[in-house]
Amino acid sequence: MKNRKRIALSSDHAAIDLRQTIARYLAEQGLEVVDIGPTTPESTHYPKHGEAAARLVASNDCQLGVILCGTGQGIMMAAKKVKGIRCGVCADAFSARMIRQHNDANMLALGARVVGEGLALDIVEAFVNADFESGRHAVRVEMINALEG
Ligand SMILES: O=C(CO)[C@H](O)[C@H](O)COP(=O)(O)O
Repeated sequence: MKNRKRIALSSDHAAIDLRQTIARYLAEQGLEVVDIGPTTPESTHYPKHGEAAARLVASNDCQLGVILCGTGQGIMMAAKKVKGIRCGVCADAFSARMIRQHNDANMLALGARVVGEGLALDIVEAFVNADFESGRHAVRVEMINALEG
């Protein structure tokens, strides 16, 4: 695993265990992890956790982010409201690699009620190890960015 990225992590209550497993896994790979919680199991609201991680990525304090909720969908929707965030929900490693290589995604969303631990770690590994290919994809990503106004 390439060791040059700082990774922001957050979740809601539905994904605390999986998020902590991912945090340990990334740290074991030598990556710097900024895990902003939550750490307690009380019911909470995924938009604020998605936004908090997205702000770390948008400010380049972290280069990538991994965010989780029950499905990954709600926290992804919240994160994408932050300018500069390109985030996809993935339930397979191929898509996770491609959103880096073709879409220059800077955040990955996972559903803890959708994927098991082994698959989730495969997805995260694919995401953090892939790089944007630029070339023909760069103009398309610029078109996405231009939609932000
Ligand atoms: O997946 C999610 C958002 O997309 C949330 O994790 C889910 O809606 C939380 O549900 P509950 O409050 O019933 O635990």
